[in-house]
Amino acid sequence: MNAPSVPAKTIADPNALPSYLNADNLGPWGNYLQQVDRVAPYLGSLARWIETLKRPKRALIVDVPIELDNGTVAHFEGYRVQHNLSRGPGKGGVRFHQDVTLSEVMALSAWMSVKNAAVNVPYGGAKGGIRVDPKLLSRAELERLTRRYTSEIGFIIGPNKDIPAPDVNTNEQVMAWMMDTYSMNSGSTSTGVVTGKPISLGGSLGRKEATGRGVFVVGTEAAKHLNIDIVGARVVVQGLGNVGGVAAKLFHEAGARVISAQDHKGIVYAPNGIDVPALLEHVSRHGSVEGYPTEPLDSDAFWALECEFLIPAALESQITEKNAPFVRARMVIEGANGPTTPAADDILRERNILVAPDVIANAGGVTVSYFEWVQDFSSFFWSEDEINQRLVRIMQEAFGAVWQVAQDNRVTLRTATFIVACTRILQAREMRGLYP
Ligand SMILES: NC(=O)C1=CN([C@@H]2O[C@H](COP(=O)(O)OP(=O)(O)OC[C@H]3O[C@@H](n4cnc5c(N)ncnc54)[C@H](O)[C@@H]3O)[C@@H](O)[C@H]2O)C=CC1
Ligand SMILES: O=C(O)CCC(=O)C(=O)O
Repeated sequence: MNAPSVPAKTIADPNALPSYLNADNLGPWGNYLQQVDRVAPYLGSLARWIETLKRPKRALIVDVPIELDNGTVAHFEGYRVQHNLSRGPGKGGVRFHQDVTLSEVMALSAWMSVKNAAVNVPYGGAKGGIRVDPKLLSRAELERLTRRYTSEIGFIIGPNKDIPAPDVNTNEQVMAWMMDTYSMNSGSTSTGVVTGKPISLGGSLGRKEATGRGVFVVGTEAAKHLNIDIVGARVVVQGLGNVGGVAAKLFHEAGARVISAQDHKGIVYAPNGIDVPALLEHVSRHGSVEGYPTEPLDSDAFWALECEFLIPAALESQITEKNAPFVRARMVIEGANGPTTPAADDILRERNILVAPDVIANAGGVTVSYFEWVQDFSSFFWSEDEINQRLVRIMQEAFGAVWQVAQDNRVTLRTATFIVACTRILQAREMRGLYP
């Protein structure tokens, strides 16, 4: 007997999004989808490819079991998502955090695709993470976790496939363990498999400071357009880690006044300016700003401080429709990925507060990661001056181009950056074609 024919639409609606990609998901992935929708009218004939941007190419979930120091076995959930590989191998960091989820890593990988295209480094976008609070692990447990995770994702990463790097709660040591594990599994030393490594293992001078330096460069470029003098300008920073700590230090050295800083444990406030080197020294000793002398300030008041530069450099969705109406900054420079929701973007725009978006403002890190990868391939290493000069040039040119697109189209800097980046990604997609 012949099987009854089933209309194709009931088998698979070609336009239906998989459930985990739905914009109704209000987390970072939902925010990213809204940002893509805003760019669609500016893509011309390339808009027919836009679905490419709305789903990751590949998402891997791995179980990462390790033996804890007390002899029990613990299982952690790990991810590596490659959002788009049209312009080159995947590139993006690895985050260790107790709140990491698949949809968060999907969003972070998508923002990497956009960021890499915005500064025109030859990469697609990827990101990884483990759902773990690393502060609860011993160093030996952290090493076992990193090595097992690297082995589990080993078949989709590689110097020409996908190159991880540091992100929240990961650092040079974690990158060294990843490089070593991948190298042992593949049979030869492979320095180009990760960036953000220690200098002694093929890391690049300037990489540790690069993201914060890029935030500073974008801030100073934006300030020129708004006629703001850096000397004496007030800066408010959320997050004093790799990104926020360096950005605060560079603004302080340039003569700005960092008047408040918030991290996961507390808030420091000094209306005349914080002694930033002393604060960073305190943070490196005690793990947070907690205990540093301060005038009192609560979180609502922190976001409402009058300042020239507000720099969110911690986690996603920090500026929302709840606090955006109270922000009194001249501009927001996004050090973190995804710190401002689309609803907050609209409020800030209405209130004439400039937002330099993550996908350009924090691109300094991946730019120097690119330099590191190139140096590893050629085994020829550049001076820190050369690296910083090239970084500043790329950031200034990319920001200048985005500024012009924003003026020409009367759109926000975020939509302008998406126009530049998505055009590059979809042109590559179209030129490559669909079939093997
Ligand atoms: N490390 C890098 O090269 C790059 C990082 N980013 C982004 O920058 C942001 C920060 O990353 P890193 O500085 O590398 O991380 P990190 O781990 O070095 O520092 C994170 C900082 O955020 C603070 N923080 C964490 N949870 C918080 C909370 N609930 N409230 C207030 N502060 C909190 C921590 O106390 C710490 O000061 C992330 O969004 C990351 O994706 C973006 C581009 C490159
Ligand atoms: O340096 C890199 O490869 C990626 C850094 C990163 O994760 C980011 O820009 O969000």
